Amino acid sequence: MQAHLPPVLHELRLPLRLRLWDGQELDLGPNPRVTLDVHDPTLLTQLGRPSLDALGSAYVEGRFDLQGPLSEVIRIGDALSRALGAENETAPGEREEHDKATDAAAIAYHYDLSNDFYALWLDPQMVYSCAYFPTGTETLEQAQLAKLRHLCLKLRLKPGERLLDVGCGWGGLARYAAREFGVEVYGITLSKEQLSLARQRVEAEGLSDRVQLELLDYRDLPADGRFDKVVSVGMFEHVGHANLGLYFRTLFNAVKPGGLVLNHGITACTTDGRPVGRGAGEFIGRYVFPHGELPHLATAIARMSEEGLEVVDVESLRLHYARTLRFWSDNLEAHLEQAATLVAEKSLRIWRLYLAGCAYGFENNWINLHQILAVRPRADGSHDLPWSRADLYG
Ligand SMILES: C[S@@+](CC[C@H](N)C(=O)[O-])C[C@H]1O[C@@H](n2cnc3c(N)ncnc32)[C@H](O)[C@@H]1O
Repeated sequence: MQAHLPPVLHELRLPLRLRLWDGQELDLGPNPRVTLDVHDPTLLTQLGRPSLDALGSAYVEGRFDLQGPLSEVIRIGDALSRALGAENETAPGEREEHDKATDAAAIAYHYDLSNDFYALWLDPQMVYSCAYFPTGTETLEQAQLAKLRHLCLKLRLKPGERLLDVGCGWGGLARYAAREFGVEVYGITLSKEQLSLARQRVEAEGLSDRVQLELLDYRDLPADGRFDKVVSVGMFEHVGHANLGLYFRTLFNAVKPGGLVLNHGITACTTDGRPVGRGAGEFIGRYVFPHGELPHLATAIARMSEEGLEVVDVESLRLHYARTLRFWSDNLEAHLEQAATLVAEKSLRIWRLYLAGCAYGFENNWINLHQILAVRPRADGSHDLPWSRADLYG
């Protein structure tokens, strides 16, 4: 059987064992930590030139099974694809048209999967975005609460203000801001499952008079400047390059003159949209976030500025997202049996790879996460931000 394996595989000395369909075992290096149970003989040839997309797809389609720590699996997969010539493409990635129907279907595919499944591995508030670790020692739950507080402080929320939360998920931020900062929140999502659970939680916490959540596309938001503050967390990844101007114009039109807009989202590390991660991005687009697109920070800031938003503060939280994803991935790995009762086997395979793979991607600087704070200046150029950031850390 060794004859079928590309010889270079042995030179890499990877801690990987292949267990073949006929029971043979083949170690590619000393002390294997990961075993691939290979069901499909053609996989061996494919291992000779593996992109992370091809390897991930083969796993999702059940051509092999995995045993071993998933972080190690991803590291070995990357080492294989790096050594065996799966190059990052140099051409800019495909830019897509985004219409409401396509986006609604893409959102339903990901977020309507199963509330119980997400609850297995997210924090108790079910915040589905990068957490904030002020000292690096926090638990996931503490770090998500710290993130919610960080956002509210950056928005300088005051009791009685009206906050728009674009892409509110399961309502964690909306409930926190209403409870802890006394604001009125209007949140929108495109996911029916999220909305249903988010509304139940608002009701259960007695916040129905201050938190209103709706199923609404951001393109249908009112443009009358009725909100004091606008926040969007982990949502603009779904907007697409073609609609970034429209998106930021919508946020500009929703906030009152002098008001603040805070956009928290994943950003690309290349300015020209070139794929990174030797196929990892293609895998994410195919199985995890169809029609997702990541703009570079410079692109996001350019589009915001063109739409009249003045960028006043930017913070990178790349390693915070790596840590968040490690928590999510470890949580899911610790609950695999239960997860298998909640979602189809194929979905479980996808989400396992996605969480562990994205943790690796953030750690390795393939992607970043930025909080971008902007103001809609009044006609005379003024706004109400304090003179320094001292209030954030007091
Ligand atoms: C990654 S989740 C983040 C949820 C929440 N902000 C959080 O931090 O937990 C992305 C959210 O954006 C919403 N979303 C995506 N596209 C949208 C659109 N076109 N209009 C409104 N909401 C959208 C999804 O429904 C989902 O609630």
